[in-house]
Amino acid sequence: MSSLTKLLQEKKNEHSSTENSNSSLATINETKNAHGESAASTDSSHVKITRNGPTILRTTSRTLDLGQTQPRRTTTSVTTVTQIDSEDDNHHAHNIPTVSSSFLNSNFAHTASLYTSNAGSFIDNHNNNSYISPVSNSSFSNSNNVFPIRRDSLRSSNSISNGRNIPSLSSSIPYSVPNSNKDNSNNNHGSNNSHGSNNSSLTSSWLEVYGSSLPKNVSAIDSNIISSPQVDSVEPRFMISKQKLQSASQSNLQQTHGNSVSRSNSFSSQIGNMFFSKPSKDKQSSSPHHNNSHTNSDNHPTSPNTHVSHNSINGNNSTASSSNGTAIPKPTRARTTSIYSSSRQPSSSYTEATYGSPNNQYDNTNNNPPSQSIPRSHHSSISNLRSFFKKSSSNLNNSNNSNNSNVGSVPVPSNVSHQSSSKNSFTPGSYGSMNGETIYVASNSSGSHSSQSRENQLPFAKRYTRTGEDLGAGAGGSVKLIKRNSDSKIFAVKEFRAKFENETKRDYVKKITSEYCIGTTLNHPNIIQTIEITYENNRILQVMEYCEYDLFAIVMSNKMSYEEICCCFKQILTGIQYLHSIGLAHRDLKLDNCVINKDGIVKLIDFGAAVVFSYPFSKTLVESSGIVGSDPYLAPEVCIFSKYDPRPVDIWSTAIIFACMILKKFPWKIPKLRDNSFKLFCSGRNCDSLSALVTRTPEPPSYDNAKNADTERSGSCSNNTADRNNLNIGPQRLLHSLPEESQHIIGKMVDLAPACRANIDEIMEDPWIVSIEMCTTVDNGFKTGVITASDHTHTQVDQSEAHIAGLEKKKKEKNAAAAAATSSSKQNH
Ligand SMILES: Nc1ncnc2c1ncn2[C@@H]1O[C@H](COP(=O)(O)OP(=O)(O)OP(=O)(O)O)[C@@H](O)[C@H]1O
Repeated sequence: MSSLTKLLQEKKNEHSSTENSNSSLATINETKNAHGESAASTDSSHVKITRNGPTILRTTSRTLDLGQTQPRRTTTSVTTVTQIDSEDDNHHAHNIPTVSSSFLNSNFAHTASLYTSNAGSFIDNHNNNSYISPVSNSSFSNSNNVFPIRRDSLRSSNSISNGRNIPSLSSSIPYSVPNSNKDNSNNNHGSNNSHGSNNSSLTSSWLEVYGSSLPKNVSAIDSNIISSPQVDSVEPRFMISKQKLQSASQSNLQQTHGNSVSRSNSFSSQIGNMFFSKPSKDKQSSSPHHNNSHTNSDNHPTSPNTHVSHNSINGNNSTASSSNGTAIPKPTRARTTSIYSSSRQPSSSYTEATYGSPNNQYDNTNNNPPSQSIPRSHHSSISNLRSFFKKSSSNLNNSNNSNNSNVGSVPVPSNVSHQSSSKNSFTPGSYGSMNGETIYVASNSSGSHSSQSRENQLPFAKRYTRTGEDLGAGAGGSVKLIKRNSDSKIFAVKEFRAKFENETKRDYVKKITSEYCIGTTLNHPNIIQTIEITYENNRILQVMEYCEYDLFAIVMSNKMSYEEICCCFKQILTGIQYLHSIGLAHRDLKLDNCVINKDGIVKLIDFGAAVVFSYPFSKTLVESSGIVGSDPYLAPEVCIFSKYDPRPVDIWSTAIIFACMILKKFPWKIPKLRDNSFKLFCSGRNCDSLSALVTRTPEPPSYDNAKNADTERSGSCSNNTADRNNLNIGPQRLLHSLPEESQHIIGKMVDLAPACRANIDEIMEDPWIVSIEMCTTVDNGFKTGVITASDHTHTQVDQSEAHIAGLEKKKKEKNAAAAAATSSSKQNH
């Protein structure tokens, strides 16, 4: 054994001794024959694909019965795993109501059911001892009960909720994750920086409840954590001094003629401005400089309302136009308005900023150089954003190359404007330089540059016409179709929901800003392109490129060929590869959040839950917090740990998307042991604790042990050691119903342990993934065209059923017709 292997082995032994002790402490639930049979017999008798609407802490499902699975019987002795649930979960489980799915559906306005579900079965972790509680005619979750939102948790620091301090995943397993693109968490098991560090964080209340039965590195599942990522302290390197930031801005501004620098400034400030108005103070301190800081002119595209023109698919040049709509209310401060900074707010570093009057703020005629839009604070959101953009820029080329897209395209946020002006050498259709990188300035399809800028000065309502068609709605708002008057091009516009009464402005702005920031930063064929954002009549409107179909609707049509499914899957992976390469994780990947255009190009939408997990030049993983996402797609660690690496979470969700596309059903409704399907999936792995399974680390490579090497080759990870012949328990339970060639990598994507889960680069190198023919776009710098795969065409469904809203409307009509028929038959009687 080499010394390295020895070291790793020692580390592993050290860890496994911890695990063993944990296991002995954990509640063990061995379910033998009869019990296993019982469990299996109630399991998955209701296979449905559930459209989960809004994202954060929402469990209500839109239920779509697309398939049926026969109840399976487990005849062998199985070892099931136990999960220590939170009080709320237990409470919920004890009180599982026999609710009809219509009840569930009606409990969430934006998650209306498309099809009703039938029975469900539940595992109730009563006193941590699982038992089967079959509930007929009930759907799984009650949105009102399962994840009640605890506002107090929002304010709790470091995810201390209900007196319990729930550790981060990385502190519970011996790995820390550097942020390099090539970093594979599988390789990080040797690093044990924080192993066991959480032990002391367990609060007495938790210990009182569970006493000595609590494993050292296992914490309660608290379904209610919805706090934004927060950290106790901010590392000094994240605090950028005002002077540094200022000089960096100025030098950037000199380089870029103001194209990029104030942008990061502007969107955090601008959106924050919408809400954090302090008129009197602002008026007092307004200055010409400040007044101009958000000047939206051709010369100084400093506001987020100025955008670069991008070539659209199929060679149609779409021009992202600049919009001023209505003047955004005067800014006061944009503190913590960005998700980029939500976890690292040095409170002392915030400098109260003031801006000019609303009248001047978006003065289109003012040509003062944007250098005067001096960052108004050394607020870390700005510095983080700046860092993020740098990283984005440096990675974009890579990403584009690897994805064979956007050749020569703009390595800057997608809608940063590079409009020609006396001070700006960029002209449409030409190459320029920005931050030392070559950029292509797309030509303007909507006419001459001056006519575009003239149009940009028009209010939103004059530039666009609503067609009235609803595309969908969710927790974040509703999405509608609009037509751009200048060229009759169709776009989707998301009207962000209004602030909830019990929501703080800060939280509200943070949510909106995150979506906008990310939307405007990303530039990839498999990511939706944000054209502009505007504020009009107290509404925030985000204009996006329009995609003709929801992937959900296409899957629902049941018409997809296998090759088409694989193509969509690979496109989603390609989008994720791009996101992860620039330090972003989506965190709410699901069928509903993939749209597809008529050319078969899949685009990820809805970045309301996205997070930054790494910053440039930092090897530190910024863990995410909270149960964010949609139940069936949630990775198990999200339900167990308060903090986790969001990348493996995306990977898990994508595997579930694939399974849904193939099976037309969810493998389980939630990755908790009270879901019998999930419980069986976790079972049979020589381990009786879900937390132990989730905190497993990869086996170190062993050159003396041929068996291990074989196992590795066959794709089995430490968590997948279940009896391969038993198709009812363990990973095989899911994998055996998937195409054989996909089983290896999907198995690695649904590894219960995030440390063992395949990362995106590994997935993209998988022979099966490599072999998939994928439709993609190619950009020659002037036009973007589509390269279609030869082995499939993409399903196109009737527009009335192409979007979630259409499906829901149809469902309602169907229900109404059924109700009318019932009432008329009653009358006849
Ligand atoms: N660019 C687009 N083109 C076509 N349809 C879209 C587009 N963007 C959104 N939609 C439709 O609108 C729906 C809602 O959009 P989105 O997911 O952004 O809203 P949300 O309120 O954030 O939803 P969620 O509840 O999932 O968080 C999508 O499921 C999709 O059907």
